[in-house]
Amino acid sequence: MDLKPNHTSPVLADSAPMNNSRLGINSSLLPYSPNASVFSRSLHLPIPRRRPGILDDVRSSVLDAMKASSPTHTTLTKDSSTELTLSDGDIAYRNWMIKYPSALASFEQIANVAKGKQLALFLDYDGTLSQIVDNPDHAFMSNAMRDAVRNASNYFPTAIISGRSRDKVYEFVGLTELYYAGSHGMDIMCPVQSISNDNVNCIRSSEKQGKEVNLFQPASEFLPMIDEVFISLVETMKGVAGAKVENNKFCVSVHYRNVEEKSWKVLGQHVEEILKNYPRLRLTHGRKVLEIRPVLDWDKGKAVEFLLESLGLVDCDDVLPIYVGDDRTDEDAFKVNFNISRADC
Ligand SMILES: O=P(O)(O)OC[C@H]1O[C@H](O[C@H]2O[C@H](CO)[C@@H](O)[C@H](O)[C@H]2O)[C@H](O)[C@@H](O)[C@@H]1O
Repeated sequence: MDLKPNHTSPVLADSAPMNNSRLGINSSLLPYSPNASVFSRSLHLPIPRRRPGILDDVRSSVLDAMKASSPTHTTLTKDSSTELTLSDGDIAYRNWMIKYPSALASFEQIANVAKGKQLALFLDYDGTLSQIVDNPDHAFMSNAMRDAVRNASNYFPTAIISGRSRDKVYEFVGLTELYYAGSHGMDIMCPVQSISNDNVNCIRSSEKQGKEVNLFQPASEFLPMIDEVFISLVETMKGVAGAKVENNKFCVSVHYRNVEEKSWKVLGQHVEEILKNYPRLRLTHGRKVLEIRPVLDWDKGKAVEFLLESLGLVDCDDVLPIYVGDDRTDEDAFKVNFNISRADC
């Protein structure tokens, strides 16, 4: 695919929720990759981080999608004296692991593929750089992980692509040498080079260290709407014990990780009720979280394309983008088919 990021914002239909959380390095070049025909240039090899539930299929209702991240338990009788308890999630996880083996098992092969290539590293935050924890405000990154990311950025351009607000994820990561895309790619801070100034969604700004940067915010017109919805949700969720509403600037997260399952239905109904008044917003599903975001044809995949372009890495044959992520929204980046080639590179 030619890297021609579409910086306008066509409307799209919501995709089916998919709760296969995974950590992936894209690779068409590795064994067992089910996506070999799709990913021509980037490395893709999913590593599961969370057990996929058996309900990882198209969901027709919000409640079904919410339940998909909480599989029921099954007891299997191993023999007459021992009972082996495996949840449906365990079984699904084992099968999934067979289909998507660990990238670490193919490390040498990845290194061979990367030889002589200019790498560009894209990292998701929650569940990838940090552990999944009950309180989203406490999803801190370990110092060891921070050192590893800093080290990587010494060798190749490294960007964080998160569903969080850009400020929040920067606060967690705290490395000035990286590029950051928050709100599922709807808020990108990137170098000034290569970005055309006539793009209405791109404004010149300066980052915390005073360096000149470009800010790309394709959903800026939605800001008042998102704030309004955030306020309504905070008010409504006061009636649902354990629910937490998080403002991610261009999107809003409604967390139900700490909500009793019997209240999930009512939580989902509240969200749907509010969304009825906002046809330009849509609902997507993450890990025990409902996410409200603008109906824009923009996602983490588009953000990766945009960053590659702004880093001047789209026209070279020897560029190898690597994306590591664990969630449904990261699949949008896995799906990007980079055909980065031009004869004069
Ligand atoms: O794109 P990401 O960086 O992976 O962000 C996706 C969402 O991550 C956060 O929620 C998830 O992690 C929390 C902390 O471990 C956990 O409590 C929650 O259940 C998970 O869904 C973040 O809070 C969301 O706003 C992000 O959209």
